[in-house]
Amino acid sequence: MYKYPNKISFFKLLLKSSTITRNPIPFHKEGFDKHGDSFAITPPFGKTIMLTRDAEIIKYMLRKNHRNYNKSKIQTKYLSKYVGKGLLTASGDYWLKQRRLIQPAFHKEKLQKLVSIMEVEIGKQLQAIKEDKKVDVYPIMNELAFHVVAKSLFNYSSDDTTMHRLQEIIEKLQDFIIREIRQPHKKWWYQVSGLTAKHMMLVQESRDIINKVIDERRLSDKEHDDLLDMLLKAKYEEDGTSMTNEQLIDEILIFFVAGHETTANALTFTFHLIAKNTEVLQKVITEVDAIDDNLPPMEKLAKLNYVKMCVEETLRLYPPAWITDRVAIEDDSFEEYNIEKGTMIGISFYELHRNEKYWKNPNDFVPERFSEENRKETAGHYFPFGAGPRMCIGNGFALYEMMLSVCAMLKKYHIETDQSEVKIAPLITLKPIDVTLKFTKRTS
Ligand code: HEM
Repeated sequence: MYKYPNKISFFKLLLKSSTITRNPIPFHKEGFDKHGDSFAITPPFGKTIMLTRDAEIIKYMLRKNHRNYNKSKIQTKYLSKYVGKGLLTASGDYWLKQRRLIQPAFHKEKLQKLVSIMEVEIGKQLQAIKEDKKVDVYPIMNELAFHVVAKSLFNYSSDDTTMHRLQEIIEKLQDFIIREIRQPHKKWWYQVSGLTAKHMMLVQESRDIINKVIDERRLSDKEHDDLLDMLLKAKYEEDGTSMTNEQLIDEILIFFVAGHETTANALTFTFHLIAKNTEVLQKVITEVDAIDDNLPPMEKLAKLNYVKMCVEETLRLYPPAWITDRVAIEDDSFEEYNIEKGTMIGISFYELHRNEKYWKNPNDFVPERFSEENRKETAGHYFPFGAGPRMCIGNGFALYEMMLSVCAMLKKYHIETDQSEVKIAPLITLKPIDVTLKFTKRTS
């Protein structure tokens, strides 16, 4: 007999479906508050869906028994239609082979080379900020995060217009993927109206752009010290071969998709929270002011302890990858539950990170939770980058990028906000809405 956590009526869910599609977080919260840290929904046709904010279940599915839990079709099939079969969307043996090959490019010593590229790009992006008036922060962070990934991949020259076209295409594709996933009933219309075909042409155009960059690089004998150099040099253990252009394009598109919007969201939330909490802001300013501008970026990063705590606390309150899913491959039992093969499990990192069972005053912004003395307490229930073998490969990259951005920004500008709350849109990633800040040049 299968045994699930408390079940929510499917018909009640159906009645609220349009509100839930717009923002599922209040529905999730209500379900958890009423039924406990996990609850289930059984549609009349189809397998049970389970939602959880229980740290033990999450660790069991993502780490201990991860072999029994695959990503759902939303993450693999639908996403890969547009962005190819890279690490995020691949599964099984192929995923493992690619992860083994690519992982070394993200090791700390390799990131050392990338942080210099990152720092220069961040400095350049900050120059575009309009001073002394309220500005919308997200577009600035979106631009910054795109170009940091693009520069880290291709260390291209700044007059390269093809990168702007690539950015435009990737953003259009991401918007369309969201539309397809959120409004599956309109899929037929997207086909008939030619929208799907139009986006498939954009996919081809983006692949052609990247293909050209790879071909040029294969002919070049210069060292670029970027991710593309590392990916081109990486050799499969089994036979010493390296990736084909098609494989490289898949992985590169995934880095753009997985690494640009997530970081842009996180940076926007970080600046909002720091500006709102003036004591925190003061501590950050004291820390960044003590850092010598001429230090190599890796040495700066080692000194940015409080900035790191602020970024980590932001990722707790607003995890950009706010939810993930898994599907049980075989029947399974955990604690009091017996789960049927095919059950889909929604893992809400957003709710886990605000679960009162694990966090004191969970809705407050308290960077000190991540201090050297306290951080051990957070380890078992803090997963902004996921957990287990499919944990984010870019977590170090993202943390360094965010810490260097906070440092550069607050050395240059004083930031102010008059917003007490931030509005959120939980799409594929958790997006901030209409976050504004006033930037004033600091005088030394
Ligand atoms: C704040 C920024 C970021 C957050 C919050 C984040 C979060 C995550 C999470 C939660 C996962 C695991 C998903 C799952 O298990 O279902 C993941 C996977 C992944 N992320 Fe990130 N990520 C960030 C930045 C980046 C960056 C900068 C890159 C690359 C440059 C990147 C590349 C990837 C890739 C390739 C995967 C798939 C890994 C695999 O399955 O082997 N991410 N990310």
